[in-house]
Amino acid sequence: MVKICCIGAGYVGGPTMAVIALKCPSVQVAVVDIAQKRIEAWNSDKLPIYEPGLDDVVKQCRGKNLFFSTEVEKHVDEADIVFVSVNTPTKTTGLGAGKAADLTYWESAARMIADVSKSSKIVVEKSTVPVKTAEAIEKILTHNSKGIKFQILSNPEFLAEGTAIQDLFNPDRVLIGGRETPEGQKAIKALKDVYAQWVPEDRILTTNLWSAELSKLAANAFLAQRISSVNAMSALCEATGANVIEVSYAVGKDTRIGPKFLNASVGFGGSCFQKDILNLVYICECNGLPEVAEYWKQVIKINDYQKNRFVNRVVASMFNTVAKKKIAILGFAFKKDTGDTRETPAIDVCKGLLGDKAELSIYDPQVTEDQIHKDLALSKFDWDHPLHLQPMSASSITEKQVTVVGDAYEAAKDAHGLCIMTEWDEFKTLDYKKIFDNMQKPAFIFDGRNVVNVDQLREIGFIVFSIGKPLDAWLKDMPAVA
Ligand SMILES: NC(=O)C1=CN([C@@H]2O[C@H](COP(=O)(O)OP(=O)(O)OC[C@H]3O[C@@H](n4cnc5c(N)ncnc54)[C@H](O)[C@@H]3O)[C@@H](O)[C@H]2O)C=CC1
Ligand SMILES: O=C(O)[C@H]1O[C@H](OP(=O)(O)OP(=O)(O)OC[C@H]2O[C@@H](n3ccc(=O)[nH]c3=O)[C@H](O)[C@@H]2O)[C@H](O)[C@@H](O)[C@@H]1O
Repeated sequence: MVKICCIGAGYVGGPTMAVIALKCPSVQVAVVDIAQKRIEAWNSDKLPIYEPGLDDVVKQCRGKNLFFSTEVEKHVDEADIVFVSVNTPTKTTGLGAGKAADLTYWESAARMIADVSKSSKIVVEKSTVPVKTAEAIEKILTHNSKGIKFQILSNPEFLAEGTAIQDLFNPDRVLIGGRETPEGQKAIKALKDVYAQWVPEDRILTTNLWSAELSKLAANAFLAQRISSVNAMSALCEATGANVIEVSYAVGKDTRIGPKFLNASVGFGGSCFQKDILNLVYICECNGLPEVAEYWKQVIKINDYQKNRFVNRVVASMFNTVAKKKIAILGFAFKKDTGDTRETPAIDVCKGLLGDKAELSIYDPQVTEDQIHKDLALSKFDWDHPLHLQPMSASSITEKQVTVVGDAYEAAKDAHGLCIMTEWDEFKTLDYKKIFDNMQKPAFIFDGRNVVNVDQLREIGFIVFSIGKPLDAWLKDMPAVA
């Protein structure tokens, strides 16, 4: 029986290994982590992450060929294939601070593998890492290995949160990079055999190590670039009276461009786009390619611009001040169908409004009160470390100015304005007449996700701002400078 161990029971390690266990009953899978609470949650009825379809997959395999454990060293030693899916945050201090990937957790996992292994293993990079990381990992493993042979593979993950199970069941492609030696090719085949149990052969791509590592960064950069492109257009739409929904539909009809990933928004969030592009920028700079670095940096700059622009719209529309005004925030997760708040644009928007002394009432169907307070208190990039290394409690400032409530109507009661930060389906079907009746007047809605029907809301009496749509006369009179 092939034994797999995955180091890192997070958003990638947990779902990916659960699906491997489900699709490969003859493979034994152990997912290990240093965060005891996370492992306890994986072994309980309330999994540590919300992901549609995940509960069902875990229930089918847990205790049979899928195990969650804190016995990291034991399971690593027993495994034939070790996936490493640990955090790869952006460095906050030292060389490359604010851009380069911090490989502390990766390096400590590699050193541990070398220390505890008593038999040869395939070590798989599942985390997103800078191109050439495999070379560094190889050095760590071979220098400490006491003669044991390790083959390094790069097998980046392309799942998106909210659709992780679907993406894993039916991936566009699985990418495996390895050394071009006979041993490297043998290792590639061993991993390919695992995926081939449910993924059609023509979707399993094999490349050299560096192509696989770079393809992951490139894919995320291309995806984020599309969003920044459409978001840049959204600003021009507002200035000219064009409608970004119509523009992106027309543009996406060109089969060379395609219709997906062209939704204008308050900005992209999530744990990876920003981190991976910053990392790409740093790699370009280190390779003497400042023009290429500058090109990709612009994707991040437009994203920051879009979030600032949104805050400025809110403040400018409400007579240039939101001090002591109640603002309802609907949605805090970085996208719908996840409870994940890492780099959610809601954090920047809330911080911007808090900076202008607003009082916020926040509702999200999947994010806990504690998480929201923590997110608003954390410094940039601090969130991307194992849970036990993150600051424990929220600052008192956010607790005074922020309340977290249990539904959208409560959030909006007596509010001056309402901001939609996440495209949760339930926000499309709220009783906006009831909300309007209970709000201060004039009542404002700022839709950061283009989910509401602008005409209907204007008929009710709201002043509405919706990203990239023709502006209300009110907003034209109150211009916002980003
Ligand atoms: N979240 C996503 O949708 C995707 C993430 N990725 C990449 O996958 C990697 C992991 O991301 P997530 O799963 O989101 O992170 P996560 O933070 O949810 O999970 C990482 C886990 O690794 C554990 N860990 C850290 N160091 C450890 C060590 N030495 N030994 C044992 N456990 C250790 C942490 O406690 C944590 O539970 C990152 O490189 C990310 O860029 C790639 C594709 C999608
Ligand atoms: O490396 C990763 O972590 C993953 O990053 C993204 O997945 P994810 O961040 O989970 O979610 P996306 O669906 O890509 O959304 C990212 C952000 O972009 C926003 N977005 C997305 C699409 C769009 O048209 N407009 C838009 O604003 C979303 O609301 C969200 O805030 C990629 O889609 C995955 O392929 C990749 O594996």
